[in-house]
This record gives sequence, structure tokens and C-alpha cells, in this order.
Amino acid sequence: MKIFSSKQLYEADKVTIEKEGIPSYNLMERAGGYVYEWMHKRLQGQPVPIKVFCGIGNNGGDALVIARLLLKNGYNVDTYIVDCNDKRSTDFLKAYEALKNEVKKWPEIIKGVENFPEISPQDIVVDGIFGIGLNRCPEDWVKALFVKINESKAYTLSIDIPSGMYGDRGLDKDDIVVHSTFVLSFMSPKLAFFLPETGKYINMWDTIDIGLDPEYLATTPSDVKLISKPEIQQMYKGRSQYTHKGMFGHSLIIGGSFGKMGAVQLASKAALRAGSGLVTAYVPQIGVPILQTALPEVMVETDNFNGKVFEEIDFQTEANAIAIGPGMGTDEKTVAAMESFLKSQKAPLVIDADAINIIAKRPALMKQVPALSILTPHPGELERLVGKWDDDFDKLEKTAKFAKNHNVIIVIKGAHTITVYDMQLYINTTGNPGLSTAGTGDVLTGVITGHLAQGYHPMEAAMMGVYFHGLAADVAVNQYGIEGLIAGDVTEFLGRAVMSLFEKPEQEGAQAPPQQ
Ligand SMILES: NC(=O)C1=CN([C@@H]2O[C@H](COP(=O)(O)OP(=O)(O)OC[C@H]3O[C@@H](n4cnc5c(N)ncnc54)[C@H](O)[C@@H]3O)[C@@H](O)[C@H]2O)[C@@H](O)CC1
Ligand SMILES: [K+]
Repeated sequence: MKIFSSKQLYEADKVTIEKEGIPSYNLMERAGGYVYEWMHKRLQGQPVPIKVFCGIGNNGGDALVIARLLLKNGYNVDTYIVDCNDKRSTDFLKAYEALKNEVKKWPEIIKGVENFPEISPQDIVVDGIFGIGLNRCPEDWVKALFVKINESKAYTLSIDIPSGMYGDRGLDKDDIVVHSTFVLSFMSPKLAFFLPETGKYINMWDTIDIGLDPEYLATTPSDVKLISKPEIQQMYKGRSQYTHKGMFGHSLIIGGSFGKMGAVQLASKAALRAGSGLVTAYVPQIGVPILQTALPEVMVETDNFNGKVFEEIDFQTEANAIAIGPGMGTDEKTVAAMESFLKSQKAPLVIDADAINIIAKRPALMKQVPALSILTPHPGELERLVGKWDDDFDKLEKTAKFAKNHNVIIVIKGAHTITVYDMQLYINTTGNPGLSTAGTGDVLTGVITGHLAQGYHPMEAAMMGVYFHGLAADVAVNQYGIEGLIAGDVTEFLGRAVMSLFEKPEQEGAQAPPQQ
């Protein structure tokens, strides 16, 4: 699914109005009408108190349409105009007129803190104060209203985007955002929904199709895409009956040091469960009995030194995909071994953990990293690699430029893991907080490597690896719970995650939201 920028959404609006030859106000009626239907389907006429807060732009206009339709259909509604700006939009004024003409209960005007209504936890708040047109920090009294809404603990339905959040940029220090129970976003979710600093203000979201020009939407490229089941189904190759293990690649996992051999075990087993035909672990001598005991399916190679860490990386295995880093440590001898290893490599590698830290400390090493290698940093490792960032949007820009300059793929691990390549962002939709536990990064490295070994393009391997890793965790929490989940559980449910690609939705016609 494409994620459009605010600029593109305004353009889509314009194109639709021109092509259909309709007044722009029709789109507001459509948008408000669909939100009303969404609410009516769930509320079924219940007399629950609804407080609709409208700004003075088109987001406010949408909210006025919603308020009018709710009132006309007998709902218990109080409407408030948050009078934060003299420049009311033309369509807002039309929506205001329509409301005044059609219902008796007119909106109250809020000009400051003294006009705030009481909001109870039993109320439903419709948040239509600001949409994607917010372009500066709201005045203090408007922010005080946001705080009041947030402190009320009322169910809060935000229209298009939570008020106070910008569509295409991060928050400033003093910004305050409405905490949304649910966001109904027009046409496309916004990038801000998936970034840690802003996404935390959203509980759930869904999109509403307001019928913008299909041709514009289909032909306009977007730099940001959401990766969910349909995208993964398209990449998945499956297997024919006449296959043997040699057809599914050989993964080599290089890593481990004294006390951290588990990282290699986790990655190696995950590569097998991801479908790699063969897996070899390359570990320091001390790790050989550990690996051979723990994982009978995995072959083991080691260096010629009797050490607790690597002193050289030199192997016989003819691997189709190589991962380096899990549990490897950053001992000087290991650093030297990794430097000469990198020089000898031409095919894309999977680079994780300590291997990233080693590169971050010696930026010149990036020149030795083969094109299309996949780097999988967590936030701390990413910062060591690309430098400090001001906010999440700045982080994405810095990462995208770094990836472009070095022709590599970067997987930014987090609540919504984002795969970055060639200035494009691919946002994953699976996973849960249970993944915040030791070793899940090693499992991810294994899953990506397992896909790379099977012949998937590095971009596909990265996206499929991230998707299945998150999905396996989603299945696993049903058994172990969020806190109880450990990294090895994710590996055990990888097969189940792949199988779910072929499951039909439970209810005919029901569409699971891409993310909740
Ligand atoms: N194609 C679409 O996506 C459609 C979008 N519509 C709605 O239109 C919205 C965008 O409307 P607008 O562009 O009017 O923007 P907003 O409704 O977000 O309103 C912002 C208005 O307030 C002003 N403003 C910005 N920051 C301010 C601040 N801090 N304090 C006071 N005033 C401030 C802006 O100049 C603008 O006029 C969308 O979010 C959506 O709700 C719908 O009406 C119809 C179709
Ligand atoms: K809003």
C-alpha cells in the first residue's frame, strides 16, 4: 500500500475536483459522510454523548459535516468550533451554513480556556481540530484543549490525523498532540503514524476511501510503502514437488564469542526455519561443541586458533548467503579478521550487531561492504552509523542518504521496522512489543539470511524476513504472552507465519486492517 505525502493528497484532491467537474465541497461531504457511516455502523443509534471539536480549516469542515449528520440522525451531539484563526476555509463555511440550515442545535464557539466544556470518560470525542494543514505549533490555549481531551480519557476518534501532528514532519519540543483511540485517515495512512515519536499517540487506525481519482493514485509514485500480506504474497515463490536441499541455498552465519554463542545458535536455527537448505555456523573454537550439541541440523566451521574470539575468518563453505555479526564481539583480533574478510567479499552480506559497531567505528570500511548488503541496526547501532538525528523524519532522511551513498539496504529495527533502499521506505506491519527481548535481532538476521540463501533478491529477503519475523512473534504471543515471549519462540512459529499467507480471511469480505 502506498503512503502518500500531504502534498500528494492535496494534489489528488485537486485532480479529482477537475476531472469530475465537482465543487471541492462535494469531497468534504463525501469524507464526512463516510466517517458518519463508520460511526453509525458501530453506535447503532445509542444515545452516548458525542462532543465534536471542529477547527476552522477543511478538517474542521469535515467534522461539521459529521456533526450535522449525527444530529440529523438523532444522536446526542455537542459541537464546538475551536476558533483558533480568523481565516476560515471556504468549504468550512459551507459546512457551517449547511449545519445551521439543517439542524437546530448550533455549535458553541471556543475562544479560550474559559469556554472549554467538561469532557467525561464516557463521552466520545470527535477530533477535527487540525488535519494535514497544520503548519505551526498551535497557541497555548488550543494545546490546553488537547491536554483536556487527553486527560478526559474519552474515546477519541481523530479525523484524518490526530490534531497537533504534522503529516510530513516531526514534532517540535513544545508541540502537543491529541491522543487518538482511533484515527480514520483519508485515502492513505500518514508516515507519522509509523514513527516512534508520533506513532505512540495512536492506538488504532484505518483508512477511508473518499473516491479520489483512481488514475492519479495508481500512477503517482510514492517513496513510502506499507508492507503487509498482499505485498509478501507477491514475493513468495513456494516450492515444487521435485526439490532437494541443494536447491534452497546454503547460509553461513559468522559470529559468536565467549559467552555469546547463543546469538549464532539463534540466527542459525532461524535460517533453517526460514527455509535455507543448509546452514553452517562459523564460530571461534570455543563455540564448536556448543553449536554441535545444540543444533544437530547445523554444520560448524572454525578458525585455526584456539580462541574465545575470532582471529581469522576463512572458511571452506560455499555459501549462497553470509551473515556476519551476531555475538561476535569487537575484540581487536576480530576487527582485523573482519577487515580482511570484507575485502574478499563481492556478494551481498547480512551485517548485524557487532559487525555494524565495528564498521561504525571505522567508516572507511563501508567502502568494502558489497553492494546490496543488508544492515540491520537497532536505534543505537544506527546512530553510530549515520550520526545523531533531530527527529524521526530526520533519521529517515539521514538513513536513506547513507543507504543511497553506499548502495546498501538498511533495516531500521523498531515497532514498525523500516527497510530503506534507494531513497524508498518500506514499512513493516507485523510484530509486537514481545519482540523487545534478548536475541530477537539474531533471529531476524537468520530469517533474512535464510531467504537470501534461497535466491530471493536482497530487498525481498529483507522485507520478507522482517515481515515473517514479526508475524511469527504475533502468533507466538498468543501462546506465551507479550512478556513471556523469548527469541527462540519466534523461530518456532516461523513456519506457522508462512502458512498464514494462504489462510482465507475468517469472514467473507472482511478485510483485516493492515496494522492496529
Ligand atoms: N483529499 C483529502 O485528503 C481531503 C481532505 N480533507 C480534509 O482537509 C484537511 C486539510 O485541510 P486544510 O488544508 O484546510 O488544513 P486543516 O484543516 O488541517 O486546517 C489548518 C488550517 O489552519 C491553519 N493553521 C495551520 N496551523 C495552524 C495553527 N497552529 N494555528 C492556527 N491555525 C493554523 C492553516 O492555515 C489551515 O487553514 C485534511 O486533513 C482532511 O481532513 C477533506 O475535506 C476532503 C478531502
Ligand atoms: K484531526
